[in-house]
Amino acid sequence: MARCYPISLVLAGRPCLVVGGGRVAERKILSLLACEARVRVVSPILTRGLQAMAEKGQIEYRQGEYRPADLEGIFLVVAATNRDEVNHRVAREAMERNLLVNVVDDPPYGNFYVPAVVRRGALQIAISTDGKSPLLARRIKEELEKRYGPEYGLLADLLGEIRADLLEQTVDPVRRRNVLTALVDDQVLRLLAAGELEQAKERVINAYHRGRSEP
Ligand SMILES: C[C@@]1(CC(=O)O)c2cc3[nH]c(cc4nc(cc5[nH]c(cc(n2)[C@H]1CCC(=O)O)[C@@](C)(CC(=O)O)[C@@H]5CCC(=O)O)C(CC(=O)O)=C4CCC(=O)O)c(CCC(=O)O)c3CC(=O)O
Ligand SMILES: NC(=O)C1=CN([C@@H]2O[C@H](COP(=O)(O)OP(=O)(O)OC[C@H]3O[C@@H](n4cnc5c(N)ncnc54)[C@H](O)[C@@H]3O)[C@@H](O)[C@H]2O)C=CC1
Repeated sequence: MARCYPISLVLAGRPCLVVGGGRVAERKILSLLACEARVRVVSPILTRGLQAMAEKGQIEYRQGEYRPADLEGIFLVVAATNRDEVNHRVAREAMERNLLVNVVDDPPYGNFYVPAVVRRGALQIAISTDGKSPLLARRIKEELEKRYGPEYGLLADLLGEIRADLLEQTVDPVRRRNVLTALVDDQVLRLLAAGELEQAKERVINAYHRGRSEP
């Protein structure tokens, strides 16, 4: 595949189809549900986990083999069966309809890969090797998980609130930019790395008030 263009896709409420109901399908479905996608699954059988989700109405399930009509009204597709020829067909028919499609066992057939992700609230760090080594992506993710703890999610949320406030109140773009830059200085990051969340927050809030009240 050519060099990939990374994006953060909003899936809330969007119909997404997963073809196949095995272990890999289950992992992909969990990450789709975490983004509030509307998930439909088509497969002759489901893992126990997926069965439970279907019974609770968290996912829509059609028991059976894939057929092209399954793509109707769909925004994004994951071809996750254990049969190459089925996955290839799903990819081809999805691409004919200009859909987003991920193929779990033969990446170049689809048009997107799923990266490994470190999630910290609104902050997400995605690692992709353009399909070359999922295991390397996973290893790097594990390193980053140690380096960027849950406090970064809290910081991202706090900065989001402050920024929204600033965008509403400060018209001068240069001034706005200066305040935003002052919020995330080295000291704030050092405090966070040391687990001093409260002190880091205080520093951010002080920098904000100082920046806003300066002439
Ligand atoms: C191309 C891609 C397609 C896609 O988008 O699915 C793909 C393809 C394949 N994966 C395979 C195997 C494994 N995949 C993992 C794990 C993950 N795989 C993920 C993504 C991707 N995997 C996409 C590329 C991402 C990139 O650009 O780097 C992660 C990051 C995200 C996720 O899937 O949610 C998730 C990390 C989970 C986490 O966050 O920890 C592990 C390790 C493990 O399970 O621990 C193994 C076993 C070790 C190994 O083989 O390396 C095989 C061979 C299958 C076989 O042997 O039959 C293929 C097929 C092939 O490459 O041909
Ligand atoms: N992308 C990734 O991260 C990884 C990909 N893989 C690859 O993913 C594939 C799937 O792996 P698993 O989930 O472990 O396999 P699995 O054997 O557990 O599940 C396969 C599923 O596909 C369904 N299926 C078969 N034919 C179908 C059809 N015509 N229509 C609809 N559903 C159909 C089966 O009912 C079953 O639910 C394998 O080819 C494997 O090589 C494996 C590990 C990681």
